[in-house]
Amino acid sequence: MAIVTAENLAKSYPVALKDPGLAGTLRHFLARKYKQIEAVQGVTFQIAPGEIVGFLGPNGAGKTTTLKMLTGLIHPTAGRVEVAGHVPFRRESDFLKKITLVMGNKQQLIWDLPAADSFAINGAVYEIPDAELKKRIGELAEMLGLGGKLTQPVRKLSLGERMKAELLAALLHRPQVLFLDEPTLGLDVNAQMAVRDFLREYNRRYGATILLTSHYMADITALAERVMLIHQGSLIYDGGLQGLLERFAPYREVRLELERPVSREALERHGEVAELDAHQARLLLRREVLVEKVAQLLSELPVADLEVREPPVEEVIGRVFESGAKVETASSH
Ligand SMILES: Nc1ncnc2c1ncn2[C@@H]1O[C@H](COP(=O)(O)OP(=O)(O)OP(=O)(O)O)[C@@H](O)[C@H]1O
Repeated sequence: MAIVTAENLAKSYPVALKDPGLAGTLRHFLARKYKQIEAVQGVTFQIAPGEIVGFLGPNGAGKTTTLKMLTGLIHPTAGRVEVAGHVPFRRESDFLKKITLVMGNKQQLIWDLPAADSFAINGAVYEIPDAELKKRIGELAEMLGLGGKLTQPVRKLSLGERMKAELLAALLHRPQVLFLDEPTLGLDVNAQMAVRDFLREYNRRYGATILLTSHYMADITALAERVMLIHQGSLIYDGGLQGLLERFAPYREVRLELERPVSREALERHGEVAELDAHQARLLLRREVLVEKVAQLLSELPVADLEVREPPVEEVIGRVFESGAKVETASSH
């Protein structure tokens, strides 16, 4: 049974069109003209309880719009959406108790008050008994390594501490489904790792379902086994990270250490040269010829060492989005 279902979910925004100049402005007031921006164009997916899914796409692809429809902040133009047994747009209180939305670029904590005061407000909003609230704050603060920071005004916290406190506030009502939009935005590498570890542990401990977007590929590879790629409002891939590599990167990267320099032409006979200097080279070889080509490289070139790797996933995804290729909707999940 899915906990999140989206079926042909679509959203278009009307955007006002205005001719340039004063006359255009006047005309615009008299007879407004609009065009529709198709931000999300018929997206279909399901997420099972307890899954962690990475939601990836370039700027403007439709990620935030999708998350807003899943959390009921905006009404879909078409399609069906159901989350934890509710129609999100109705924003029923039972629904709001089951979900949370964290946006890395928005904050809910009150700037001049200690985070603990904001937690008390959340406790009242979600009707959490005092003793239970205290217990949950203690538990989450420990998981996040936030002890001692909660009585200082939020404005005195570092960015990483603030994000952790935001997460704590967003999870006090113990939601089953977490929608996280760039939860590590702007954080340094250590803070990113701490947030990641926390989310993994939270998922494990409470069986929570997590859908997250991030520009940091490391967040996705560390947390999500499944990724959904959205491009220009359409899902172009939904499946495992491994499957993504197989589908979009039908090649392997071969790193060579060379006993002496070889010419680029000598290497190009075997595959695409990604990098070459006096004692090292990086070649891209199609998977189906890999074994045969590696044997040739070893026999024909002064190879001191050779290593075969999968291409880095961020490079593969970067290529997919750059090429803008229309890929058939995947259903490998
Ligand atoms: N309120 C709005 N009115 C008009 N157009 C909008 C509105 N919100 C988003 N859009 C447009 O819809 C498209 C999708 O935007 P969305 O914010 O969902 O993308 P995104 O994938 O979250 O991008 P980013 O990674 O930059 O946050 C964009 O073309 C954007 O300009």
